[in-house]
Amino acid sequence: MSMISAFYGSKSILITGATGFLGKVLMEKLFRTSPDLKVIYILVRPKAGQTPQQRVLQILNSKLFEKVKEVCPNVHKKIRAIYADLDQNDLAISKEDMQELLSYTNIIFHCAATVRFDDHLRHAMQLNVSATQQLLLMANQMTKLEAFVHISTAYANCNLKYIDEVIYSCPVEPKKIMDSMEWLDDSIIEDITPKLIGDRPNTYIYTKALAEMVVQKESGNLNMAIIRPSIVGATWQEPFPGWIDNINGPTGLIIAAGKGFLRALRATPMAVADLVPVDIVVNLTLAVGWYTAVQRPKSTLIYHCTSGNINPCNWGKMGHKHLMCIVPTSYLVGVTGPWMTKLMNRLLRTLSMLEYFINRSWDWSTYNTEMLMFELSPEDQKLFNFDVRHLNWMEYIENYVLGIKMYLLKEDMAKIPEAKQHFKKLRNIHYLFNTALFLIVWRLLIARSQIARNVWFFIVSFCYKFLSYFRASSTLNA
Ligand SMILES: CCCCCCCCCCCCCCCC(=O)SCCNC(=O)CCNC(=O)[C@H](O)C(C)(C)COP(=O)(O)OP(=O)(O)OC[C@H]1O[C@@H](n2cnc3c(N)ncnc32)[C@H](O)[C@@H]1OP(=O)(O)O
Ligand SMILES: NC(=O)C1=CN([C@@H]2O[C@H](COP(=O)(O)OP(=O)(O)OC[C@H]3O[C@@H](n4cnc5c(N)ncnc54)[C@H](OP(=O)(O)O)[C@@H]3O)[C@@H](O)[C@H]2O)C=CC1
Repeated sequence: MSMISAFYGSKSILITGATGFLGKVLMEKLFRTSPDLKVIYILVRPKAGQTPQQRVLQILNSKLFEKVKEVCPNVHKKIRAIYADLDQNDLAISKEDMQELLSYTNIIFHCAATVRFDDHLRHAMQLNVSATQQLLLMANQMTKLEAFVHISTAYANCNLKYIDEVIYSCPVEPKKIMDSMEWLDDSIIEDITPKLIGDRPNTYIYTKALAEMVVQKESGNLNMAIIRPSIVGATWQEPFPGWIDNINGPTGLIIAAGKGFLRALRATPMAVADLVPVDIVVNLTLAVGWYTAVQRPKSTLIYHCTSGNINPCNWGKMGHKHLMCIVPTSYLVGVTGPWMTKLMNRLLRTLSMLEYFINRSWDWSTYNTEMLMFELSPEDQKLFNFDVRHLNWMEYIENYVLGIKMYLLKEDMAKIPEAKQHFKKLRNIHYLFNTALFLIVWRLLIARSQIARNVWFFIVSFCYKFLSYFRASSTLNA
């Protein structure tokens, strides 16, 4: 019997961000491997006209949960959607719900966050820092709490080249910034944001780093752990390969490349594309929850969930898989036209936000993650596999792209040959356009410059000589 499955089998678990990409896969795996668990409390806000309960039903009716329904037919009775809004100071949880959470929660997985790179600092502070603080406050009052797992990001300290599994501090204390958010108005906050975030690239990364400081300061006697994933991608294996349902990270660009809107991208081809499949992140998260509760390490352990140092893939390889050109210096979007200007402007804006991450490489230590792997029984090493050494990138990316088509774009897979044909057509138009452009420029140059004319005659006579030599030697051989 798996020790990890048995451990969660009797627990009441609280998940924030359960309606998000990572949260859904986490819930799915928990139910599939520990169908006997008591309850999963999820903090949900109403969205797009749906109540929290309706949102849960929609998630349970999705393809992702098909296997769960087989092993845990009463899954809908085991999810308790609790109305909450992490944008509110008290998280807007009712008194009764709060009482229930404080009395019964055994494990917390805190996944909720704003992952927008350009969020206003006030909002990013509220969601990523203040809500984390509030949750820690709640956790400190929970009588049955065994472990609190906080999801951070491997890029929280991307201002450093080598990143260890420790908490680094930011120059200004999170409390001071939280206090100042209460009285500064939006425009002043905007003015001081670049100074505050310093050498971190955006408010998301900055506030995730501050959240770690809050965890360090306010975790009290809790059994606490932090997980830092790099760029989280589609599932590798579980519950099936290629599952993805949002356009964050590389996914949006893969779509843009696949649809032919994006032909080239300014990236460092050899820079490491530090992707980790979401099922790997989830397996590590569950293993960490178990280890933290059972072994109770003396201090907060940080676990890097990265791939670059173990099984690296680079942006050049990824771009090649998408028939896209990763160029070090030019920044070119191939198919243009006035009717596409708006779309292109948005794409360029997105690219400018992601550029920072595709032109650099980082070195993350993974001592704690490796230590944990050895602590697992052979059965758990298989069932909760977070070893990326055996991941075949080309196969993974192929499934990722197919997954985008199937689960995100909901396209008809029977139309793949047609789509390939369309892609080929766009590529040919692109080549034709470039050739025509080259010929026009060249023609203009020849007309105006003696040097260009000399180069042209040299090339033509060289080609002629080469052809004559080739013809003569093939006649002799015959
Ligand atoms: C081919 C191989 C090479 C790939 C090479 C990729 C490198 C990829 C490195 C990632 C590195 C992460 C490293 C930190 C990893 C974490 O720790 S966290 C998770 C990552 N978080 C994210 O990825 C969030 C990034 N996204 C954002 O911050 C915002 O969407 C943006 C980029 C600032 C755009 O904001 P906005 O202009 O207000 O636009 P928004 O309303 O969000 O969307 C507008 C349009 O842009 C599109 N869009 C939004 N995001 C994207 C996107 N990522 N891509 C494309 N289109 C997008 C939407 O589809 C939308 O279209 P419509 O719905 O209007 O048709
Ligand atoms: N995706 C990635 O590449 C990486 C992600 N991470 C971290 O992993 C965690 C999960 O990310 P991911 O799943 O990708 O993100 P998503 O954007 O998919 O999910 C975010 C979750 O947070 C919830 N949330 C946001 N605002 C509120 C609010 N005001 N009240 C209640 N809930 C709210 C969302 O709920 P709702 O559905 O209502 O919007 C959603 O469930 C985050 O902490 C992120 O920093 C770390 C590294 C990489």
